[in-house]
Amino acid sequence: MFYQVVIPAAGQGKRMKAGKNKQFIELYDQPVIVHTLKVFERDEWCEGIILVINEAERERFNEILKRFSIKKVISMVSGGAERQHSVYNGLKKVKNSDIVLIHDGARPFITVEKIHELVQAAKEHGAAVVAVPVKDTIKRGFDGYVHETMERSSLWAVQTPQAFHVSLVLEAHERAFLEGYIGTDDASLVERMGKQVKIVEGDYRNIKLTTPDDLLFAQAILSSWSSC
Ligand SMILES: Nc1ccn([C@@H]2O[C@H](COP(=O)(O)OP(=O)(O)OP(=O)(O)O)[C@@H](O)[C@H]2O)c(=O)n1
Ligand SMILES: C[C@](O)(CO)[C@H](O)COP(=O)(O)O
Repeated sequence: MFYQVVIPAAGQGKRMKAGKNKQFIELYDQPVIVHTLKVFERDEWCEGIILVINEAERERFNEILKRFSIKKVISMVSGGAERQHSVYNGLKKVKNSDIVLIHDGARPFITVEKIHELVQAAKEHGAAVVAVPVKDTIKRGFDGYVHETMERSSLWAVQTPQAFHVSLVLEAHERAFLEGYIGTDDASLVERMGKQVKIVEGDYRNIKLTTPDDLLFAQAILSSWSSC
């Protein structure tokens, strides 16, 4: 079951406070983006990676692809101001594939096994996301006071990859673009068209490197894997 994947890597990493795009932070002697790309390099179902980058960083990405022998990148496109714009630019480059995955460059710990489960779910349902049950109690708050406590048993923390039939997610992005709607993930654009999105239960270790603390978790995850 083949797919192409769009990997947005054109952010600035402001919350990471590293003074550079967090894709270039090294973990165990490899930039974060290389850890992410290598999962898809390994996956025989992946027939092409569309990498979304900042134009000013193109040379640096090219050097990295060469140095780490990444072969499956079929297109490198410029990102936009928001993650959603970057993904949309990438989606427009998908060709000859029914299924597309969207996966954050800054989420290096997804596994090939989970990707396969997700692709199968997307093939069957049209849209699918990897997600984990929320462990904390979630409250809505305004002006420093609790307004409401959410019913936790129905809450999921949604990750990437998210997988879709190409025509469905392209239509969802086109609509969102025309209506000036910005969502925090791609599945939400499909949801607002009234379509169902299947949940595939994932792994708490599939973290997104967002703030400096996440680098500590990342090192612990990598060290536990290397000792296996
Ligand atoms: N305009 C943007 C914003 C984000 N991304 C990418 O989307 C993924 C998830 O975004 P996030 O974690 O928010 O990354 P940044 O935007 O880099 O972080 P911050 O919001 O802290 O600046 C990252 O791989 C990031 O590079 C992107 O391609 N284009
Ligand atoms: C798409 C995402 O990774 C799903 O968890 C997340 O919503 C991205 O959000 P961010 O605002 O870019 O951190």
